Parts: sequence; C-alpha cells; structure tokens
Amino acid sequence: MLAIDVELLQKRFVVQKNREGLAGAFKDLFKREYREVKAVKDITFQIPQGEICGYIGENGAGKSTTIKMLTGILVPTSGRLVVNGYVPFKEREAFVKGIGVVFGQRSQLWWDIGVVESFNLLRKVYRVPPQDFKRRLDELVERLQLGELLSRPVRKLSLGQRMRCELVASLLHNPSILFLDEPTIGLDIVVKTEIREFLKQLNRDHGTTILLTTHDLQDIEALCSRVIMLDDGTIIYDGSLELLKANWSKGREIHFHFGAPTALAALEQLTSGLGVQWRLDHELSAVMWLPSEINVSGALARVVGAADIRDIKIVETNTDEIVREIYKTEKVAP
Ligand SMILES: Nc1ncnc2c1ncn2[C@@H]1O[C@H](COP(=O)(O)OP(=O)(O)OP(=O)(O)O)[C@@H](O)[C@H]1O
Repeated sequence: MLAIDVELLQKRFVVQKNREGLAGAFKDLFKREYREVKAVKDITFQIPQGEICGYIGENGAGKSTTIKMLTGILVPTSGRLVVNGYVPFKEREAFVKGIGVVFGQRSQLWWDIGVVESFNLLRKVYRVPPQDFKRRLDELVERLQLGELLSRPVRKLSLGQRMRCELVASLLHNPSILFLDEPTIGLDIVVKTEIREFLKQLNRDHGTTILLTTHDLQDIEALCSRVIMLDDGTIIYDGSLELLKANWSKGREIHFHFGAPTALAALEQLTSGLGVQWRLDHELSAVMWLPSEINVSGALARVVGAADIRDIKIVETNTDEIVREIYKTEKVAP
C-alpha cells in the first residue's frame, strides 16, 4: 500500500500587495491590491510504506507548504492527496492517529510543565490505551536515554534534549508515517548522529515511513534511499541519491602520498589516454582527478605498480556540491 499518494497537488496563497512609500501605504488603506503566490505547482509523487524519503529544496521552494498539506494543516487549492488511506484535511481526527509530526523550529510540548506530563497530555489527545502508552514510552525513553529528563520542564532542556523529547512525543501513538521538518536544525554533530541512528532503527524495526525535509544533506546521505527535490514549487528530481550522484557528480579525486619524489610528467605518462588530470601538491604528494564515467580501479592500476605509494585517499564530490550545481542549472531528468 502507498503511504503517500499525491497527484497534481497545488497550493496558491493570496497575499496583499504593499505599495511603496508613505503615499503607497496610504493608498493601501483605501484600496487593497492582491497578488497570488503559487507555493506548490501541480506536484505528483507516491511514497510506498516503509520508505525514508528526503524532501529537499532551497528556501521558499515549497517544502513546508507540502508538509502542511500532507499533515492536514493546509487545504490544497487543487489536486489529489491521500495519506495513510485518508484525505488529511477532510478526515482529521482519524487521520492524525496514524501520523507523527516534528517541526524542528516549533514545539509540540508544553513549555512550563514536566516532559512526562506533556507526554501524558498527548496520550489523552491521541487516546492511547494506558498499557500501550507505558510500553511505548519505556521503549523510547530507554532508546533515547531520556530517563532523568522526564521530570524537567521543557524550558530547562537543551535543544538536543528537547529534540529527542519531540521525537518521543511524535511517536507515542505509534504512527506509521513520520513527517520531520528540519529535525536536526541547530543541533551539534553528536546529537545529529544519535537522531539519525534512532530514525534508521525506527524505520527498520517498525517499518515507519519517514518524509524528511532538511537543509543538512548529511541527513539525506545517512537516511534516505530516495530524494525528491523541489524548486519554485515544482519537482525537479525524484529518484535515488546514488543516481543523483552518478549523474551530477563532477568526478572523484584520488590523493596519493608517495615514498619518493615524483614528477608531474611521469604521472601523466602513466595515465595517458585515460582522460584524468593530475595536480602535484609537492614532490611527494599528488592528486588525480577522474571524471565520474572512469573506473577508479582501472586508473589506480596504472599507478600502483609503477610508483612507490605510501597512502591513497579517494574523495567523492559531496552531495552539497551536487545540489548546488543542480540549482545553478535548469530541470533535472530523473
Ligand atoms: N501562509 C502563507 N501565505 C502566503 N505565502 C506563503 C505562505 N506560506 C508560504 N508562502 C510562500 O510560499 C512559498 C513556499 O514557502 P514554503 O514555506 O513552503 O517554502 P520552504 O521550501 O519550506 O522554505 P524554507 O526552507 O525557507 O522553510 C514562499 O514563496 C512563501 O513565501
């Protein structure tokens, strides 16, 4: 079954135009003018149950608007939308029992009361039976090491502690789909890694479908088998991260450290005809650049037998560079 089924989904906002200057502001008082913002333009995609999908794009691309429609917060202007078997904005009460949502920049916990009291309130909101709630809470508290935080008010938690509590809050009713909007924003690398590991395990053990928006491409690399990339309200890529890298990677660099001084001409001679390029950093260290279509082992074989190599490091183009490259150009074929 599909977890998310979206067809030609569109969201337009009508916003007031602000005329410039004092005279403009004065005119605005009497005759307002409006313009239309097309935040999401006829997007279509399907996400099967159990998939972790990254939803990425630059600021203003339409990610949050999509998530808000998928979670029933916003009503689409047009298009078809089925999440977990429900039309989110129509069947809200039944629908929310099957989804969990974490907005990295907003909290679903009550600021001044103990964390566990917030969890108890959420139990009542979602009508989770007490035994199920206890079992699930114990499991999550142990997995995310929240033990001694439970009695503290949310305002006294660090951002990393709060984010771990937000995750628990979103999972107490055992949803089958989890929407995460920037879940690692502002966190240090240790907490980010912990949260990524937790999400991977959740997906593996419970088959939870996860849709994740993020500006941190390490989140995508660590978690997502699939990426949907949005630009100006339109999907410009929908496919695997591997394919994205293969099509858009500018190649790889192989860093060599030699045991004896080596000349640039000698290195170029070794790889002649392959289409690689060399850069000599100093006489003991050089970098070979390979276009992505050239096989690393073939190129390495030419050098390994002929030079005194002490160390080799292969550096791939990272995902951030690839995405930056894509945004500089037009549409991407999946
Ligand atoms: N309530 C609203 N009223 C008017 N325009 C809106 C509203 N919400 C979003 N927009 C506009 O719709 C477009 C898409 O916004 P959205 O917040 O979905 O982008 P985003 O990809 O989530 O960006 P970010 O990464 O900055 O959160 C933007 O031009 C934004 O200004």
